[in-house]
Amino acid sequence: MPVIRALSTVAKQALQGFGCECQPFTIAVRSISFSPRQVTSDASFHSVSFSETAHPKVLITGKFLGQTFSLDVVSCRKQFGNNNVILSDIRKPPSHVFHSGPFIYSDILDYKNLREIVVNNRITWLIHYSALLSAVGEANVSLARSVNITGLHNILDIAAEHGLRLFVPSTIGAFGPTSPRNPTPDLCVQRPRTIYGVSKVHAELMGEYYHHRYGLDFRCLRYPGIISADSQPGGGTTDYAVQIFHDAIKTGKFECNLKPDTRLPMMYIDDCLRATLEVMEAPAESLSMRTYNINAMSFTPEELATEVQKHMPDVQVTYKVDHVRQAIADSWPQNFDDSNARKDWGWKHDYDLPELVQTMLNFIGSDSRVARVN
Ligand SMILES: NC(=O)c1ccc[n+]([C@@H]2O[C@H](COP(=O)([O-])OP(=O)(O)OC[C@H]3O[C@@H](n4cnc5c(N)ncnc54)[C@H](O)[C@@H]3O)[C@@H](O)[C@H]2O)c1
Ligand SMILES: C[C@@H](O)[C@H](N)C(=O)O
Repeated sequence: MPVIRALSTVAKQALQGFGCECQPFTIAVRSISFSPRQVTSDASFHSVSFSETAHPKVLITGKFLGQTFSLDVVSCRKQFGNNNVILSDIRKPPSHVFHSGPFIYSDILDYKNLREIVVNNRITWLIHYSALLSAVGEANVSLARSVNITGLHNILDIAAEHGLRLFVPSTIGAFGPTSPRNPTPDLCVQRPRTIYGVSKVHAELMGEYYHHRYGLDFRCLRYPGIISADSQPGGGTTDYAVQIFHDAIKTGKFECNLKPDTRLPMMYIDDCLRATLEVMEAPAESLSMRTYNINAMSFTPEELATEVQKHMPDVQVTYKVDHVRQAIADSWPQNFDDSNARKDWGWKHDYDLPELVQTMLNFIGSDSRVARVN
């Protein structure tokens, strides 16, 4: 008897044996052949995951913008229970993250360890943030390929094997110079010119393949450049839009590494993380796609500087172009078309450029005043 039919038979007998009335949350198992590493001696239990509990048990890989104590985590923990959201990374968490709830070391390249974490903690949702961003990826292509592609394969296999709901973020960087730029629709040519972009297109395609082939509940949003107040940028092309706030408050001067007229889609962190939670909670039948663009605003360094100077007129902004980042930015979308996300699951952003600048200056300004006092 083919393995998979055996597994589903065992599953049915097991459930009848327990007289379990509840509808188990099982993997939508199709006639498939699992790759060898997914079928282990106790495989019969893998196809019968625990019945849907009242709330998901969430594992988040890789801090997000240093914002792991962000809306995403705070609202997840409020909604699902503090101990039901586990953060993981290969780097030590800041103390406020460490003391806010469960944190565990996890290297996504260590398949066995990742699998143990998922099983030992009965994880049902996986939010996979670990990755190398665009500029840092170009500086270390082999590490980016390993983390962003091999690491992703581990995540996909474990999610499919254990019937997890999986979120993987993609990016404006998943498009390239031959993609329409203004606006960029969900479905169009994607030939990115960075290892980061290539790895994110791979993530989109592999996630959708696992969804159609193995029934994996894969969900993906293409994030614009994300701007958050309490973190240092992670080595991306849009980092300038975070750095300007820190430098304006700290020194009153900012040297921008992109040309003044470089237009890119951007989003405030709270909008981004709310979108992530909303798409994760959307009923599957509302999703006509599994990978969506989400948009909030698009601006140039010049427009951002002008908005900052409305609050801090003395801030001096100069330009010293980083040609690697400039070439990447020139190949990316200028505006995102996110009409499918707005139609399918009601996406809408809250922060435009004036609200973003006001919020960022208030947050960083109050932080630096606190720092000066201390
Ligand atoms: N920041 C943005 O503007 C933006 C935009 C679009 C998409 N995204 C996506 O969001 C995610 C997080 O981005 P970010 O800005 O927080 O990046 P970041 O570089 O700040 O964080 C990435 C995290 O991954 C971790 N990591 C690296 N190698 C790892 C490994 N082997 N195992 C486990 N963790 C590992 C790092 O320690 C780091 O904490 C990424 O997938 C990125 O593609 C970010
Ligand atoms: C845009 C996003 O993916 C990231 N901030 C980068 O620039 O690489």
